[in-house]
Amino acid sequence: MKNIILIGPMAAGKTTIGKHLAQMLDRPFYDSDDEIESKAGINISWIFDVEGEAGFRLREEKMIAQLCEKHPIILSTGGGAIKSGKNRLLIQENGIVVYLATSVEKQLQRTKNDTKRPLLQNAASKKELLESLALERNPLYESTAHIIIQTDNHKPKNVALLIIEAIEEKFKVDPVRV
Ligand SMILES: Nc1ncnc2c1ncn2[C@@H]1O[C@H](COP(=O)(O)OP(=O)(O)O)[C@@H](O)[C@H]1O
Ligand SMILES: O=C(O)C1=C[C@@H](OP(=O)(O)O)[C@@H](O)[C@H](O)C1
Ligand SMILES: [Mg+2]
Repeated sequence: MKNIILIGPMAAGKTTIGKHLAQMLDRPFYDSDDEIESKAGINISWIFDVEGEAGFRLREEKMIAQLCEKHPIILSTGGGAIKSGKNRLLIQENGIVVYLATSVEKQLQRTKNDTKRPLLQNAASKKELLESLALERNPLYESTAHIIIQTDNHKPKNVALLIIEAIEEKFKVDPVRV
């Protein structure tokens, strides 16, 4: 059985929607950021502070490779996971990749009180940072994904249902069995 792997920018809802999806499909849920933190015993902000983004990306590559060995799971990745060509290939080979798309406006709303995303915390302008990440990364999300879901006008549970419907439609199979 195939994994379902969620990609997309910060605050697209990957972590939240992945949990709903796992519950609906009765599968184990993993979030690569949470797994990195529990394995390291330290949080992502600390990793960025001490090891820089490069150190975090190395840990992320290793964790995604480990998680891709598990089947069948729901895997939520971090927004920058698709920067790595190795990650892109691995997730495409090991699951149905779903891109949760959102707008910078929604990202700003949803991260207004956030303290856990170092890229945002360190930005002089959150809006400019998110816009430049979107320019750089949206083409990668698009080319990596098997399915793209626009999340902006839907509640998280509804997005999970849309994912199930899209899998049924595209693969002509019940997602419980896909
Ligand atoms: N479709 C949505 N509608 C409203 N709020 C959402 C939606 N998706 C996510 N959120 C909220 O946005 C915040 C970030 O969501 P999260 O799941 O952590 O995103 P990601 O893992 O993609 O960074 C959370 O507070 C979450 O409840
Ligand atoms: O976009 C990024 O580069 C990042 C996104 C975060 O995950 P979410 O997308 O779940 O916020 C987390 O992996 C880290 O802060 C870096
Ligand atoms: Mg997340």
